[in-house]
Amino acid sequence: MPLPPAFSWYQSRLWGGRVLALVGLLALGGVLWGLVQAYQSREEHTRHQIERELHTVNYLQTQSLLDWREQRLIDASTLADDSMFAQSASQWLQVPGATVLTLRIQERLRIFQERAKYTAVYLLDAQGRLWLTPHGDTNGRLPAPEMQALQEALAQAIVTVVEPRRDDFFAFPFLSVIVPLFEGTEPVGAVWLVSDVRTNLYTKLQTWPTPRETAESTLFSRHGDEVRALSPLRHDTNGKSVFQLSQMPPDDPVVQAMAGARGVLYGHDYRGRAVMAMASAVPDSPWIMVSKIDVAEAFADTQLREILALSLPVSLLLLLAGLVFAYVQRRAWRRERELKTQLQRNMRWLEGAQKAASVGYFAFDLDQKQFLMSSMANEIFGMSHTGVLSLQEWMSAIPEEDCQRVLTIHRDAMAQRTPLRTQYRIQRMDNQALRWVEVWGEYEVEVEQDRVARMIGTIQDITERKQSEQELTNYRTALEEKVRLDPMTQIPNRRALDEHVVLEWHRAMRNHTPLSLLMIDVDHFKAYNDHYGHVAGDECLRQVAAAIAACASRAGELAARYGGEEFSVLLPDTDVEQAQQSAERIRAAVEALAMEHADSSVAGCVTVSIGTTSIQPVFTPTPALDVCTEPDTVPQAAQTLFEQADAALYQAKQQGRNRVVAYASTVAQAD
Ligand SMILES: Nc1nc2c(ncn2[C@@H]2O[C@H](COP(=O)(O)OP(=O)(O)OP(=O)(O)O)[C@@H](O)[C@H]2O)c(=O)[nH]1
Repeated sequence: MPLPPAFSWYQSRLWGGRVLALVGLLALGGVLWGLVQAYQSREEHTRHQIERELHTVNYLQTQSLLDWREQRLIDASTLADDSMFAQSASQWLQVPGATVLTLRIQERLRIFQERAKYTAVYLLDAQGRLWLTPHGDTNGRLPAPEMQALQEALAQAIVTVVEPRRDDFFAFPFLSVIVPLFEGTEPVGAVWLVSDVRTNLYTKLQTWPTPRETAESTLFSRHGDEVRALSPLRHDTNGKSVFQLSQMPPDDPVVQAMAGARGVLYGHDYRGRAVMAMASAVPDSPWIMVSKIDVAEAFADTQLREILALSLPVSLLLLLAGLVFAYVQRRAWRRERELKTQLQRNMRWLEGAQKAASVGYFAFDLDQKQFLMSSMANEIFGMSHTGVLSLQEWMSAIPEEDCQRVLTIHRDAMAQRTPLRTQYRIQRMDNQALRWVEVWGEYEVEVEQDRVARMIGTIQDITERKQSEQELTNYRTALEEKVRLDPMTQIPNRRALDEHVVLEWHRAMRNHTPLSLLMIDVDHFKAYNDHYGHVAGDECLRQVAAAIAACASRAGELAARYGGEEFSVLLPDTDVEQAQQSAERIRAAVEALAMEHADSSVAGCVTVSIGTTSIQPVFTPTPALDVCTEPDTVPQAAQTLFEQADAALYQAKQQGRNRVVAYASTVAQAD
């Protein structure tokens, strides 16, 4: 079956929307993939950059340290090569206390100390005993490591360095340079040059070429299981400088460096922070230079840059998504507005049509027991409040005498789930006026729970229609009465008589009762007309008719004008005797009118002759005899009544008029 055009259009739009959404998702995925790739590439690039920075810093720090050391050795070599000073020192050491020589040596030591910026300078003999400083005499002996260096220096005739260390000798960490003094080839003593490494060396290490919060370069050396930090740790507030290797985390870059690792190392430092570090050995020393920086700080800038870099495409994407969303929203909003306008217009039309037809609609909620009413339904009920009508309010609007009937109709329709079609009266709430309404309703069934949930329907004010119908009924009744009334005498006519005969014939047949008929004729009426004129003749007939009708006042009795000056009276449940009596009463009543009839051969007044008959109708299987399909057609059997009464009337005329004659057989069997 071909799809309706609207459905095809909807389907194509649906597919179009799906394809668009798929393309959008793919594009978004591509952009995200590109961003991730770019981010990873940038991160890798930054990593290499920081590694290069660490490498450079470590190299510069090491170089600076070497330069400083080299300078110390050069200075020391200058002193070692000063033979004059060596000679003076030799002489003085042989005879300590010679004042002139003392001053000269002290002056030389002082100049040397100031120029080379040593913390302390001592002249000592070949046995390691301290004798002189630039400022005066001294005593004491070289500490053990320096003593060993002195022996090496004197043995090998070279300047010897003792690496930075701590000792009770000084209150600060120091580096010692032992300068051997020779007179010729004879060792005479040495000069002990002491540098406070805090002011000379550490400052070089603490200087980081780029501004970094967490960066630090530290010199470490290993002694068995011990690792000593030769320079202070930047972030260690406890001043701790000696660590047990076995107690340090294995991924600490210092531990890795002590195990022989060199280059870029990753791990966690003594603070437990993730760091990236560069480890390298300081040439001609047991020192390991470790320069490190926190990973978080190292990549913070990168991340910031990346965020800034990402923010542009993300902002663009968000902007784009926002625009698309705004566009879709705008379309939806416009569509909604269109639909609203359409709906409002349709509602206006509906309201208008309902108003024109006086039709409102409602929904009755069985759970809430209330009606939701349209404005026209409100209007019909004359409600002051709008929208909701409770069950109680609805019931009180129905006249008490109608209420039970209306409720039963509703209940039956709901029980049988059949459409509701009913009419009932309501009393308007505003002016108490009685109005007729017609209600058409359908019961809505909730299939899952198999119960009636609500009734939806229309309500129409049909008061005017009802009034028209009533008027029509009244008119029809009046018309029908008129059709059965003789206009002149104002008593029933022949048609009414025939219908009545049919009814009473069947009733008598059912009840097994006799049925009698009187045929009445005014005597010498032609003569009356001729004598008094037709107008007087009419008036005479009217008075005779009234007199006859007055005598046939029992229930079921009917006096009718049979035609011309002839009248009939039908007497149900009346036997022949009773019929005779009734006929006599009528005859006497007419005579009692005492209307002058000058040309009558019977009496001086108007008289009537009456023929009576009485029949007991019985059922006969011959349909033609007593079955009447046409209500106004006298059954053939009933015709006998008229024939017999007519025959009796004829007899009455023959016998001299102004008399009652019964049909020869008093009880005739209809055959
Ligand atoms: N004024 C008047 N006369 C009528 C009316 N209908 C019938 N007639 C007259 O009634 C008369 C009936 O006359 P007949 O049938 O000859 O009978 P009769 O003169 O009454 O004689 P008997 O019946 O033998 O006594 C006629 O002259 C009719 O014109 C009517 O409505 N008004």
